[in-house]
Amino acid sequence: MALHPVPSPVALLGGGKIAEALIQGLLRSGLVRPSDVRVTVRRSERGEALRSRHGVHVLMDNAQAVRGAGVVLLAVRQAQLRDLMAVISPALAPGQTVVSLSADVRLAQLEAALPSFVSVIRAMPHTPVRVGAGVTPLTAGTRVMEAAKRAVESVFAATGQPLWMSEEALTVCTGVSCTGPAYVFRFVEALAQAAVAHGMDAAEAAALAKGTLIGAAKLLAEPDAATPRLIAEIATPGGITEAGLLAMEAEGLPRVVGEAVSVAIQRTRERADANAAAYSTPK
Ligand SMILES: NC(=O)C1=CN([C@@H]2O[C@H](COP(=O)(O)OP(=O)(O)OC[C@H]3O[C@@H](n4cnc5c(N)ncnc54)[C@H](O)[C@@H]3O)[C@@H](O)[C@H]2O)C=CC1
Ligand SMILES: O=C(O)[C@@H]1CCC=N1
Repeated sequence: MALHPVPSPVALLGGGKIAEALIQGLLRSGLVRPSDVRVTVRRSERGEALRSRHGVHVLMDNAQAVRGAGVVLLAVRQAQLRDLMAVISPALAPGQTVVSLSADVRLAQLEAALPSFVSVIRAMPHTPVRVGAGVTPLTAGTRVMEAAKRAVESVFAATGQPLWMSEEALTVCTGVSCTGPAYVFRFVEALAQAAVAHGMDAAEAAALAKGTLIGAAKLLAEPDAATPRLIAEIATPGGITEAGLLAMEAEGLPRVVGEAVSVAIQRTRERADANAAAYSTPK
């Protein structure tokens, strides 16, 4: 995808883990300078850490941070989101774009909580945005202007690949791509644990498992990579890889992965329902 200029400044409200990953990805892209980024924090030590690591503008006033922002990203947890939207609403101007990164507050609640003159979009990034390798699902609210879509696309193109989809599909992504890096890291740990169980030194096992994932990911990143071919290159018919793969199937790897994905999606839906009910009662 062609990279478009990212509207400046980018305001990230809530300087936590995903906000920092996005800051790193944006700066790494070269399309955004530290002076183009505003990030808000609750604790001054956290602000100092973000300022010294990335050189970005740190603020403690969310309303001030959104004034004149090219795009506003809401990066607080669900418990703080409603209050945050109430604080910034009077400071937002017509034509501004607000993107919620929350996994568990739906567009209907976001649009009801924000002024009708702003474009509201949901994004569901994951931590690979930090290295410009994120795949970020996006879903647009009911009153989103074309310019707002392009602006948000530019943010997530600078940190990887944006993908537009329905809100229901984005909910599925919470259990797949958003959580997925954690599942893959857990698999790497399990591979290392298995090596240790066979007598390997723990540090050696960790390096071996990590190197295996990185090497495999690089093969997967090659043009035209397809998993059946990549597997067939390793698994000689009747050989040792095939024996390992058969054991994985027999032990229910697809069932285990499927269960993790289903439970995560279910948790997202339950929390979104609870938030919808809470937002329907006045504060
Ligand atoms: N961590 C991840 O991989 C992903 C997280 N998300 C979503 O992003 C949001 C944030 O998640 P994390 O970064 O993981 O959580 P986090 O807890 O690391 O970050 C939230 C930050 O917001 C700050 N904060 C809270 N209220 C504030 C306020 N009024 N003003 C300024 N700062 C405030 C907190 O001090 C904290 O540093 C959540 O809604 C989560 O669902 C979405 C995709 C991936
Ligand atoms: O685990 C969580 O609840 C958050 C939302 C998606 C990723 N991290």
